[in-house]
Amino acid sequence: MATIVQFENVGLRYGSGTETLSDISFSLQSGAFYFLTGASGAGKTSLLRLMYLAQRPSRGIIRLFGEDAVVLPRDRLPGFRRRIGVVFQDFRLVPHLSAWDNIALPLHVAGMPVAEINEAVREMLAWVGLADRAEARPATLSGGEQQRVAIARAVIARPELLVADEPTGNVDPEMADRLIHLFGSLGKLGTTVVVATHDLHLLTRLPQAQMMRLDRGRLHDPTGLLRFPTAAA
Ligand SMILES: Nc1ncnc2c1ncn2[C@@H]1O[C@H](COP(=O)(O)OP(=O)(O)OP(=O)(O)O)[C@@H](O)[C@H]1O
Repeated sequence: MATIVQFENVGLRYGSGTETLSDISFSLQSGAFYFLTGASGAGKTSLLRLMYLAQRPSRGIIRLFGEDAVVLPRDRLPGFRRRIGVVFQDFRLVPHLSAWDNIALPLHVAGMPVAEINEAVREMLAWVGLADRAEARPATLSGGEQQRVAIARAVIARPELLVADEPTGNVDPEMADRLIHLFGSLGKLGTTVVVATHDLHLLTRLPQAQMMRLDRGRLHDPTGLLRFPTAAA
């Protein structure tokens, strides 16, 4: 199994305060599913932002898809980001585009033929239970509906890495189950999935999931499964 994400002794400090994340080391394998848990303020969003290259670490090494992501030249960032699907905590849908067009966006960027895009978007809208809301603009959708559009947009291009920040925070338990199984099924396509959540019930829904827990900026890995072999090992 290939290593998709590798952190080695990563630290993150905002401004001149104490470190928000300290000594973070782990590796994530292709096609595997990880839950990231921890109390509010523990650093989950910060860790995800490092993973999808929205934030540079203050120290340490981050490798993505086998390459050093910290020293990546700026012109290579868009290419890397296209390989990563992100479900943002605040959705970040394009306000003037319909649900359909928001979901289609990554496929247009990838240059997929329109007929294939239409088929994929139709299927994805049905998957997230929004077939009858295709033409709606984000402002006319409920929080839970916007969240489902954001999820559909993040997964439609079958990214190699999917990073989701509280992706079920606005939906009812039945939809949360459905969405988490959609995420779980992405592993079969080779996608590595990382889902940050407060929802302890969700953690019981996917037996194959591995747990990462942040406690005040430090990563706990009681099973040892997230440890990567060191040069000496
Ligand atoms: N851009 C920023 N500048 C300064 N401090 C920040 C910034 N972003 C986050 N922080 C601080 O870093 C700490 C961790 O925040 P983060 O959002 O990563 O936690 P979290 O575990 O995702 O919390 P929640 O579950 O509430 O979303 C908090 O103390 C927060 O105030």
